[in-house]
Amino acid sequence: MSKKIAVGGDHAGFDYKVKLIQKLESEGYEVTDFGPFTDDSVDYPDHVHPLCEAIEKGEQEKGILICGSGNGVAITANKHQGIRAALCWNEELAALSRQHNDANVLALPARFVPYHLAEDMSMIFLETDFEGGRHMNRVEKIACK
Ligand SMILES: O=C(CO)[C@H](O)[C@H](O)[C@H](O)COP(=O)(O)O
Repeated sequence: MSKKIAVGGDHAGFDYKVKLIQKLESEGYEVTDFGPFTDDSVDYPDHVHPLCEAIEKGEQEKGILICGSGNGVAITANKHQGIRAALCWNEELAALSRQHNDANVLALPARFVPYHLAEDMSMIFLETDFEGGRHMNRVEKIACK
């Protein structure tokens, strides 16, 4: 499993992103930060689209996107055919997003979960495998023709 990970979001997720990058690098991950790089107000699509394009081009395998509610980054990411972005707010949802949905992007709501939970969800997301089987048939039908 790749130890590369893309991280991004907006100003509302900035503080969590800084802490999470430190955690991921301490765990041996090669992190690519798609910004923002300050907590000045930004428009999340400006950071979400490049991260998703990198995944679609095969430059990255998975991404973690952090904004205030998680909805903005998830809605934006899921506009990309090659992206399966899951908005998660507890550990079980983070695991299921990988096990059942083969999610390649985790969307985190920084204004609605404590940082330790965001970190725990991120590690679960990165360390949980897709179960395949019956789920593969469903995942293959997600992309609109
Ligand atoms: O997309 C969002 C709302 O669903 C994100 O939570 C943004 O972080 C949020 O909209 C930012 O709000 P702000 O008032 O501009 O800080």
